[in-house]
Amino acid sequence: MIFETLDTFGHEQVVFCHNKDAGLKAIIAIHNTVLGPALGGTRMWPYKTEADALNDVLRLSRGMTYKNAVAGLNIGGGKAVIIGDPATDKSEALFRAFGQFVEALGGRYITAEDVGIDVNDMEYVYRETEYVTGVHQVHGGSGDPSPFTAYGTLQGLMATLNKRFGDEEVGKYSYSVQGLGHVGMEYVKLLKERGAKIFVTDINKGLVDKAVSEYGAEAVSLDEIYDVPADVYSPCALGGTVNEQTLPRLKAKIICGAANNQLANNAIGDEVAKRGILYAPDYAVNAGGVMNVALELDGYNRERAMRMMRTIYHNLARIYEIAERDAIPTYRAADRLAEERISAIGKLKLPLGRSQPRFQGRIRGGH
Ligand SMILES: NC(=O)C1=CN([C@@H]2O[C@H](COP(=O)(O)OP(=O)(O)OC[C@H]3O[C@@H](n4cnc5c(N)ncnc54)[C@H](O)[C@@H]3O)[C@@H](O)[C@H]2O)C=CC1
Ligand SMILES: O=C(O)CCC(=O)C(=O)O
Repeated sequence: MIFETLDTFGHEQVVFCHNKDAGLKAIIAIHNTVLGPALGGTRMWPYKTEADALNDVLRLSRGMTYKNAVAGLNIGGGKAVIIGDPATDKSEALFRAFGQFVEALGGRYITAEDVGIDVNDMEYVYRETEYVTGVHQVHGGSGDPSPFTAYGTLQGLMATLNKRFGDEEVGKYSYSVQGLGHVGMEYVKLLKERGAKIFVTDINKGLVDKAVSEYGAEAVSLDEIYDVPADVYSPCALGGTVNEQTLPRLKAKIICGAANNQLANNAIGDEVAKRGILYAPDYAVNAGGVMNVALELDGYNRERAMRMMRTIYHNLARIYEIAERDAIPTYRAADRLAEERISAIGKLKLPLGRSQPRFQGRIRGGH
């Protein structure tokens, strides 16, 4: 049954990690390493079932392969999930035990932050393995990738506004932002700086209050976010929120946000296109974070990171061109772009070492 699923998704390797004393139950999924070592963040979430955790890590890691390919990076796709509640279950032992499993993979998988994880957690992982990015600046790392993800999302948004409305004046339009975590709050800030009208929601009331008081956003309930009269729906929480129930309620002309796996399934992606809603493929839009952490492999440089963020605009424009040229929904166009690159580069004999992580500029032993 599991191998059948791996066959469908196309994974190379899935590792179940367990340490009773540390309370660790984690799954690392390496989807594809044709372009280079698999890079993708670790999510900590209180999954209801182990099957939910497995399904999430398989979908997320596959998404990383496509994200990294479209982003033009020399890296493959992977992801990890830790089963647990980030509010109550974190400990040094948990993250160090996890770090030991990452280390055991010898660089085939390189981790970073995702939902529920912050740069302090990565500090513990870094004590056990070199194969972690998004580590603190004091170690020569790039720190929290989220502000870069938010800035990259803004670049993707501008390309999408241009395609749909013929201009990219962010402040002219209204937005419904779902999720005000590390990325969502920063994205709201960027929208506000450009004068936009913003509706927000989050399960964490403190974050909603902050968005209202600091950025003048209008708070709506968790369910109302699908009904508000916003031009752009921006999912910045968990995946699957564009589905059969929510799509008929959306008034937006654009879906563009930072969340991974926004479409519940491909059929929904087809339906989005039929309704004339322009979907900005999630993994093309939210690549800012991985671009930023990937630079740690060669030696982190902020200027270079900011230049890379701006390529997201052009990646989106290219995807819209392919969608129009081939008369396909945008999510399929993005997949096509990724698959063509993986296939073309996979046929080259890359000199060994080009795609190997070198972690230049990082400082060990300074814990
Ligand atoms: N952090 C990063 O650099 C990147 C994040 N992403 C994706 O962006 C999304 C957000 O990531 P982060 O901000 O890092 O996570 P986070 O954990 O900091 O924030 C997620 C927020 O969503 C809220 N939330 C959860 N379920 C919700 C619901 N049903 N309705 C409203 N709010 C809800 C949570 O309360 C939390 O405030 C995730 O899908 C993540 O995979 C993608 C690329 C990079
Ligand atoms: O931005 C990160 O934390 C690393 C990449 C990643 O996990 C993602 O893009 O979802």
